[in-house]
Amino acid sequence: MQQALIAMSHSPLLEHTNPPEDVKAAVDAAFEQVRAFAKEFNPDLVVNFGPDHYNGFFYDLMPPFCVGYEAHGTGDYDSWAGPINVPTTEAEKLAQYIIDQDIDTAISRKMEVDHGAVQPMEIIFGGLDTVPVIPIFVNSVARPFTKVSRVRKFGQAVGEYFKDSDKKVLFIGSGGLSHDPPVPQIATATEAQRAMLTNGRNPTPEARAARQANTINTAIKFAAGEADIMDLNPEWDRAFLEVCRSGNVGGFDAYTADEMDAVAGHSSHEVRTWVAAYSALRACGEYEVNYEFYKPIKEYIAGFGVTTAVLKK
Ligand SMILES: O=C(O)/C=C/c1cccc(O)c1O
Ligand SMILES: [Fe+2]
Repeated sequence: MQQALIAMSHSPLLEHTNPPEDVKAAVDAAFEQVRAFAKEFNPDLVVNFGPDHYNGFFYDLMPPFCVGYEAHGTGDYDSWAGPINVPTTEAEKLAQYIIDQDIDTAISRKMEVDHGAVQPMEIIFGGLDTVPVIPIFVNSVARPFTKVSRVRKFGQAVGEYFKDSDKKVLFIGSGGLSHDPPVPQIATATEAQRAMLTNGRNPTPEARAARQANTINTAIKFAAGEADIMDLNPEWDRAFLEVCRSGNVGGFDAYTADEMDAVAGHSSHEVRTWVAAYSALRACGEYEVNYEFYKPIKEYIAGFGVTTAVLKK
C-alpha cells in the first residue's frame, strides 16, 4: 500500500475548553486511532491539505491553492511555530505537475501555516520537523471560493502525481465539518476587521491574545447555548461523511459555498481540504474508509470528524 489518508477536524480550543469527560475521552481515542494508523503506514512523505484563518494568507493576495516549497508555522493558539520539514525539490516537481494538468496553483517559498494546517501533524507525529511534509493551502475561509469540483480536480492532480511514486505518501485533510467560529468575514467586517483580514500578518501579542480570548469565550457561551453563532449541523456532517465513504468523489461537486454558509456555518468550507485529500487518494485507486469518528462538540465549535482510508487491495 503506497498511499493512505487521514482527514480530520481541528480546533484551536482542544486545550482551552472542557467538553464532558466522556466526549474528551472519545476524541482522545480517535486521536490514538489515527496515531496508530500513521505509525503502521509509516509514510515517507505527508501531503498536508490545510486551510488558514488569516494568519498566513490575507486579502492582500488570496490564492485558491498554494503549494509550499518552504514553510513555517505561525504559532497561533500555541500551535507549531518555526520551520517545517518540506522537501523543496519534490514540492517544486509537484507544483509543475499540477500546472501541467491545466490546474493553476500559487506556490510559496515562504509559506506561513497556522493551527488549521499543523494541528493534525502535531497530534499524529508530535510536530512538523519529523516526517517530510508538503503543505498545500486550500482557501476555505475567504470569498470568492472556487467551485468544489475545482478542488476535487486539484486533489486529483496531486494524487496522480504520487500514484506511481516509490514513496509511501499519506494525504492529510484538516478542517470542518459544520462550524461557525467567530472568524470575521469580509462582507460584514468592521473597518478594523477589514484591516486585519487584509494586512494582519504578525499581529501584536495583545491583538493575538484578544482574538484567542474571543474565540474561547464564544466557545464557552456556545456550549452554554448563549453564543450568537450558527449551530452545528450533524445531519449535514453525516451526509458529507457518507460522500467520503462512498468513494464517489464526484459527489462532492454538488456542494456550493452559498448553501454551505446557509446550513453548515462559515467555516464549513474547510471540508475543501477533505475533498482535496479524498480526491487525491481516489486518483491512486479505489479506497475504503476503515475508520470514522464523529461527534458534534460545541466546546470545540466543531462538528468533529476523524477518518482514515486505505486503497482497496
Ligand atoms: O482562527 C480562529 O480564531 C478560530 C478558529 C477555529 C475555531 C473553532 C474551530 C475551528 O476549526 C477553528 O479553526
Ligand atoms: Fe479551522
